[in-house]
Amino acid sequence: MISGYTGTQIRAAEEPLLAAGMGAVLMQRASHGLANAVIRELKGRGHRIYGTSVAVLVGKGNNGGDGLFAAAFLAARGMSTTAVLTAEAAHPEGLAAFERAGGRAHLLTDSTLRRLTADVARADVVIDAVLGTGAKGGLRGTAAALVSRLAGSGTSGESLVVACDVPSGVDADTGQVHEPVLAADLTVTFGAAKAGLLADPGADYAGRVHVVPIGIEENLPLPALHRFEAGDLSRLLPQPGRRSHKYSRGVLGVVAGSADYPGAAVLACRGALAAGVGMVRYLGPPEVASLVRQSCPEVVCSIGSVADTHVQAWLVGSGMGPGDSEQLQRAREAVESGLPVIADAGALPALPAVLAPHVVLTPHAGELASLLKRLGSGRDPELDRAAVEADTLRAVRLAAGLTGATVLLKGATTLVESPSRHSYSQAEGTPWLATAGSGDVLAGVIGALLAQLGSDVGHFRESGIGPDDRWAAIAALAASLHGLAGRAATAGGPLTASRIADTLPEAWDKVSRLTTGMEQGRNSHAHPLR
Ligand SMILES: NC(=O)C1=CN([C@@H]2O[C@H](COP(=O)(O)OP(=O)(O)OC[C@H]3O[C@@H](n4cnc5c(N)ncnc54)[C@H](OP(=O)(O)O)[C@@H]3O)[C@@H](O)[C@H]2O)[C@@H](O)CC1
Ligand SMILES: Nc1ncnc2c1ncn2[C@@H]1O[C@H](COP(=O)(O)OP(=O)(O)O)[C@@H](O)[C@H]1O
Ligand SMILES: [K+]
Repeated sequence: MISGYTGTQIRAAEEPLLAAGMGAVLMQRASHGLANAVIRELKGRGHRIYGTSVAVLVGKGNNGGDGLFAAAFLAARGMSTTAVLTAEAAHPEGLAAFERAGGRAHLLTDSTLRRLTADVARADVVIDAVLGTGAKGGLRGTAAALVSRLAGSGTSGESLVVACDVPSGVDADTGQVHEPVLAADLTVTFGAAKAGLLADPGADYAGRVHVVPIGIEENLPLPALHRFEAGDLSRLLPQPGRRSHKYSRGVLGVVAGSADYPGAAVLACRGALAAGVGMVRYLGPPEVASLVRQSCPEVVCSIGSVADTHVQAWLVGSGMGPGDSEQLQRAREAVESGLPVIADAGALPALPAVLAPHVVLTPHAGELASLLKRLGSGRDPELDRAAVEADTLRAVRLAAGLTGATVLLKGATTLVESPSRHSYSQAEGTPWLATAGSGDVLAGVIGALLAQLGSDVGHFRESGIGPDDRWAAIAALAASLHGLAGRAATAGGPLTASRIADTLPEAWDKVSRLTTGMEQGRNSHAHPLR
């Protein structure tokens, strides 16, 4: 499991060590870790170290100090180093160490902007050490001009761009982005992953994320965000017992599809079957049921009522519209049943405003914006799709808080939030997953896991996940599996939603073979998050 913390939490964890006079030690650990990560990355790309050029963009605070000490270390390894000071002030000890090591520092001003931008653009490695966890807003003045010009010239495509702690302009707490931001290939972050690197849009700019332990780990509070890794899936995914039968393994009721979108019902059923449910029972219009039967002979189609259908969980809403009154009525009855429910697409606007944690809502950004509008989040009437995309963590938290439901926000990074503020971020997928029907398959996978794991409170408690938070954990497991299946299903080319379901059992099999030994130890070395 990867834990994400806000910048504020990290700073609080540093506090006792700073009070004990260990600030310089922390900075040495951080900057050493940064320099080592640069060297490892260059070696991994087959580049030599000696003679390779590195330009470090330096801010006035400790983030700049980290960059200067790291550059000093790289200069000592024979790299040709240039520091661009974006403020009159710079970390004094860091600057002295950098100059002692033979590095050259230049002050960025209106008159040096053009020349220094060209110098940075030519560097093999660019380290962005302007703003870290102490930033207020984004880059300003000449620093903003330099980064805009670099981004405009496509420099980040040629140089290796490494962000120190966070890409400058990305909010470490929320992942909000203050343009311009230099998109990094690698972010080397200190003490623990910052939540803002694990949520969109910040994650767009972070590249791969490496955590460098600096000795504050013992002081960290409960994380702001969690991310399951393969080892967690292996531990938490259900396994049938020797005496299992189809009913004990979980039955999922599916209320999905319509005359307009019959395929959504098929894809949801296929997702559920691929994710190991004991049985799927389908309720819906006869023409859709007939298609489901033809496509998935495993599914039991019935014309009974929701109340008469014996299941452990419900999936409602995929492929349904506002005119599908009979199906929407079934969706409401499923929610009233008190069983766990995954409510997707067409069901979202049709359910009561106040729900419960065992109801998992699965909007994409547009649907979440509509949901928030419908809930009359009077505090924030401007919240539209773009606003959700610009501040995904806040939006998903707002929705979980207002509805009392578990909310899963789909996207390149999938966020899941329980109403008691237990949060997950999963990003195993590939952009090829952005294809029609992909969300229907995800709904099926969530439904299947709700049916199999929903009643097993102890299973989650063993992993420190409370009863009300297990729904978010189940949704996050499903998002992770869906992403892994998507990744496995594409060899770098297009993907259909059906293929995601077809590949899912393989992805499941692969993670089931892993042990939890993959998890990061408290003092382990830097590790890639994705
Ligand atoms: N604490 C420790 O010992 C350790 C900390 N570590 C490292 O320190 C980083 C945090 O350092 P930090 O607190 O000095 O803040 P930082 O992120 O460098 O920048 C803020 C500085 O810039 C200024 N400023 C603010 N906003 C601005 C803007 N928009 N545009 C321009 N300027 C702006 C602001 O000054 P002000 O404007 O408030 O006068 C302030 O001086 C952290 O990310 C990690 O890398 C590690 O080495 C481990 C040990
Ligand atoms: N750029 C992306 N990268 C990775 N996964 C993505 C991306 N865009 C969408 N996805 C995933 O694909 C699925 C799309 O779901 P959705 O928008 O509901 O599609 P549909 O309604 O067509 O089925 C979600 O699981 C989402 O997280
Ligand atoms: K930075």
